[in-house]
Amino acid sequence: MTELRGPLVEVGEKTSVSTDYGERDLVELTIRPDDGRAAPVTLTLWGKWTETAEYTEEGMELLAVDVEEEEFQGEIQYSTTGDSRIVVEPDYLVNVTDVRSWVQCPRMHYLNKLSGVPLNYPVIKGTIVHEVFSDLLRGGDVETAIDERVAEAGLDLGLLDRDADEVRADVADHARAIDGWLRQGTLDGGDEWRSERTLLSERYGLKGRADAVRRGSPVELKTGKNTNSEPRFQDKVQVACYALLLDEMGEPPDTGTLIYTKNAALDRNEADGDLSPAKDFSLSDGLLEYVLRQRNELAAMGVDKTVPTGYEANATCNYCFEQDTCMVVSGRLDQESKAGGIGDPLPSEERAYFERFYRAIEDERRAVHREYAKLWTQSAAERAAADRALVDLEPVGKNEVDGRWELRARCDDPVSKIREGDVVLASDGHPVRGTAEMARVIELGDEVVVETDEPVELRRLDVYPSEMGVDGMLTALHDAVLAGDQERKDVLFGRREPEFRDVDETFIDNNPAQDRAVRMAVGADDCALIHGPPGTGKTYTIARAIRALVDRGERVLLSAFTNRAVDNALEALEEQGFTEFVRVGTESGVREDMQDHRLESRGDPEARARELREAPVVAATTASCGSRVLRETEFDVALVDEAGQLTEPATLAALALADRFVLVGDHQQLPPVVQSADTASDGTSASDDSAAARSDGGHADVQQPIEPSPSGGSGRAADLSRSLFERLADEHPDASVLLDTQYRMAQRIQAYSSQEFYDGALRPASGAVAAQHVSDLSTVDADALPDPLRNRVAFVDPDGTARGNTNPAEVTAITELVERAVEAGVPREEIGVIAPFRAQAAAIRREIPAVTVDTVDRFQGSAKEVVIVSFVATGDLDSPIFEDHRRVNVALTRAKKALVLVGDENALASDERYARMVDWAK
Ligand SMILES: Nc1ncnc2c1ncn2[C@@H]1O[C@H](COP(=O)(O)OP(=O)(O)OP(=O)(O)O)[C@@H](O)[C@H]1O
Repeated sequence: MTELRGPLVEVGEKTSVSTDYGERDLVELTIRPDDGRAAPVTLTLWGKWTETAEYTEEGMELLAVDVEEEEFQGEIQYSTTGDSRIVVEPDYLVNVTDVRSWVQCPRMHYLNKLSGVPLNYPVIKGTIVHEVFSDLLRGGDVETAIDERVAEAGLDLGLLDRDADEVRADVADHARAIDGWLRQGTLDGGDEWRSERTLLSERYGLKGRADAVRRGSPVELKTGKNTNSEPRFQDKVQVACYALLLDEMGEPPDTGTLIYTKNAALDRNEADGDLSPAKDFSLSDGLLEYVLRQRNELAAMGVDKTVPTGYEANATCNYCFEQDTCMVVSGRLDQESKAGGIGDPLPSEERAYFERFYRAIEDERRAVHREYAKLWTQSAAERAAADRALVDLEPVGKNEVDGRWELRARCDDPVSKIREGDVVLASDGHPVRGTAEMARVIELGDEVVVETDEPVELRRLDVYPSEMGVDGMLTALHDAVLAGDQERKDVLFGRREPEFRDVDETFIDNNPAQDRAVRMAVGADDCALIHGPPGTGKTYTIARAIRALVDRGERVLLSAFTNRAVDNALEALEEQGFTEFVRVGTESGVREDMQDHRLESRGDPEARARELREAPVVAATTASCGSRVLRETEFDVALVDEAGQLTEPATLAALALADRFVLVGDHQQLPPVVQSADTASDGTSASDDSAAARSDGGHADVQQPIEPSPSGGSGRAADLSRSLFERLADEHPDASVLLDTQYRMAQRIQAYSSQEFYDGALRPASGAVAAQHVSDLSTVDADALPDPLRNRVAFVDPDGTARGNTNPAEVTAITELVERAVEAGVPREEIGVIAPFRAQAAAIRREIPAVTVDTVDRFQGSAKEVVIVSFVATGDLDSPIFEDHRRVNVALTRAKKALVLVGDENALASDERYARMVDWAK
């Protein structure tokens, strides 16, 4: 038996032939094995596997496991047998829950993707019961587990107007039954239970989290009732997927179990049927192959396919939670659906918009999936080199704390994208082939500490990609376009010019542009755009605008791409004496000084919900705006900072929650991070530093960084690369105000940026700002300063040669310059070095400890007294920093008093824009 893997070259038609076993279907495929390197061969699919031909096409990747090889007329041919399995696009990891919903109702699968998980009681109760189940499996006490888990859900329950006592009683019915069975051994298995297991399959392209595994067999908990002796079909499908996942780990189970907890609460005298809660069923090959084929269809399904209507499956709409959403989507998109439709069809421009972004977002999803595949296609060393893993950890201890495990390991080189608070994969050496657990990073340093549900030998940590970002964009698209109010969308769709009421009040008396910005924010009937170049007081203006809005009785949502920007704006509010805000975010995402304002989800439901509903200002990242909690809240105005870095759908997540909006940003600085558009092919570029880097450590609720795809910039990706801020600023210049006075840079430093990016409009706030010089720093001995620092801007050409992503001569020149600057009295913490590649940044960092050395993405939003930029490139300008001029704008505007450019003059002079830069700097 053989395994074949490679791209499909041709997909034949289904035919039937008479065989010894009767009439049988077959399809011939042509595939290039050995990942496309070998000559094409024919693979004949027999029986049910012929379905594969219905959804596959040329170019798709196919894996055929255990196929038979035979020689036919001098040619080697392959065919499926009873043991074979076919996997379409194996690198695309399909979620187990998606296979389940696809089988249950294809339309529900589509809706779930589109509209996110809404806040409703059955879902929340189900989550609580599952958590209690896990606690019990880990040996917890039932009453404590119920109290704890209900308390944790306080905010959700409060928003649903539920009373904690009632919920406890409700959950207790389920939980006590589970506890009873566990004690009596009804669910026998003794100590061989494992709760919540994250499973990834490289072979079958599946991922999921099993509720429990008992003696190697998957167990799934359902909070509903089922009085038939057999489990429900879709539930079996889900369990069968987990079985495939376990199969790959060398533990092929033959039975699956479903536990219907509600059965325990039914009265024997009144209910008919089989009231036993736990139902075992046999995992036949036929079932496993069926679920694999469903999985294949999902993996192959392009987004251009028509939207499922619900008639395809024998779905029953009556009890479906998704019925309302289903009808709204049908009505708005003018689709057929079994449940019927609500609302008028969207105007054509909105529909075109919806479809364009839907596809662009699905392309992003594909890019995330390519990142999952790297967990096994890249070696440990490659993952480490791309900063996506910490490898060669030395386990030093583990403790059980409250039913969870704290694992510790020694780590020689804790440098990677992984940050404290992140959820990562912890493994005993390989994240897929070894034993792996989801882990939260508690501490990163020479010793790494993580927390997991189950213990694992801690030898490696991997960045775990997340689809949360794409899911969030789809939800926002749904909320804003399909569910959103018509009038609110007029400006978004160019049907009306934004309108403003007159506001006769002076808010900021020393800066007319800022004052005008606040007046526009306050007077906007629809939207206002505040364009703030570097150091022009965006944050200050935002705080002032929020206060002015609150004074007028408006409820404000403050949002931004990164946690850092959200917390900075709150800090500015505090400085201006305003503290009536609530911060929504994870504990690790929110900065220390804002923790007191953080909305706890734990606690009394009514109190928690009131805090959120009544706060005049609520602050959260745009990623959190798509959470089910914030989607339950409403605002008069959404004010969004860093709007130039947000994709249009990501911006919509905040706008969908409010009547009006104010966007603040600068489209001449870093654009949105779009994975599917990125053309750079090496994982060490600056551009792939992206989302996590910019979110400043608090990106537990922001999508994880992923590597650029090789697909090249597509038109769809281009839609995402342009922020809504930029689009509206172009379409409605009258709704936009430019903050033109900067408080950061010496005049000499701002000159180039002002000319190149802001039509020369930028001016220093005062003579003191304009004339500042390094020698103004009290610790500096002016006579001891190295030459380049005597001027405010200097250019140094160390005559180096780029070697890959580093330039050793630039490393040496910069090291020397920094050392001499420090000797002359410049504090190390006031020096910043910016490099286009992580490799160059790492090389410099090794030479000059205690100085911030980073890529442009990590520097956006911060400033230093002295900044040195290393350009690396020699010969040509093939480097990510030059792919987008805006990256250079960010690099050149971080310095306050002195800016030194270190690069190859000839290479830079090959591009007009950089030739002007060199002329200016010299
Ligand atoms: N109208 C003003 N009067 C006095 N100081 C101001 C004014 N506006 C801004 N500043 C000061 O200028 C500095 C920069 O302002 P702020 O931090 O708001 O800039 P920013 O535009 O948010 O910066 P970035 O480019 O980093 O986003 C701060 O120290 C702030 O207090």
